[in-house]
Amino acid sequence: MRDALPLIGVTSDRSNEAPHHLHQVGEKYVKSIVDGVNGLPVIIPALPNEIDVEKLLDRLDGVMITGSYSMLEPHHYDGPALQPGTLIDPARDAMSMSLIKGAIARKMPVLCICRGFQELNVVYGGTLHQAVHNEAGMLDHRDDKSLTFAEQYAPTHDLELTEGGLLASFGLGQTVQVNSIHEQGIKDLGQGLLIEGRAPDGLIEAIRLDSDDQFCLALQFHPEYRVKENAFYTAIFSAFSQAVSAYQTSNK
Ligand SMILES: N[C@@H](CCC(=O)NCCCC(=O)O)C(=O)O
Repeated sequence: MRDALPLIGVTSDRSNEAPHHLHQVGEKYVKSIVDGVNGLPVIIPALPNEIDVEKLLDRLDGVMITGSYSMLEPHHYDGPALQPGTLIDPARDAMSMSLIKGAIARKMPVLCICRGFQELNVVYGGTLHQAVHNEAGMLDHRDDKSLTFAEQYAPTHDLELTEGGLLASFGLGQTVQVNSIHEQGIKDLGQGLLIEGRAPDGLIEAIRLDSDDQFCLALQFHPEYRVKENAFYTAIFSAFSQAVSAYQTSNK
């Protein structure tokens, strides 16, 4: 049906609330699909061994790879062991990276946010700093848990956009302001990825796949937060929405 709303897969995390395992995603992600894409969000359980990703992608028009407080396991990028007790989510790791590979292979639009940004980089052979704030000359990009939710997700630092890039093409200036809720960050950029923006300390915070016919944009910050109240975030989701509509039309 050509006028059907697009179905957008949204990743979830597998958490242990003994004796249960829950598959959950933050409301702002699924709400941003409604508000920013005019689509229908479909929450994807982190069941990499049970779900046939290809059969799932056959039913979708786009994918959002969400953020999460858990850390990508370092064996995916030959990184050093994490601090004992660090929150990990192996099922989420496997599901996200499988979705990214599968979606890209069929040129399905992909929007990656925060942890999803880091996962995309690792899928393309990149590596991560595990604690950016411990690196010489780098800012502390973590959120201040003593602040309110709104304060934590308010814009906190500049993002210098790459001249001639997709984000710069939105016409909102060469420098915009974004929020920051992350401990890890890109160390080495993956192959075939282009830099779309950097934080004031030079940390890469926006990337996209170097392709003329594949929308794959990844952001270390959180444009899904109150997407309609921030012109830059709105423009990001509008670009995603346009790509999803084009994909939906060409695949029906
Ligand atoms: N755990 C990684 C990724 C950070 C991240 O995704 N933060 C957002 C968590 C809460 C939310 O979904 O808004 C890191 O710390 O770098």
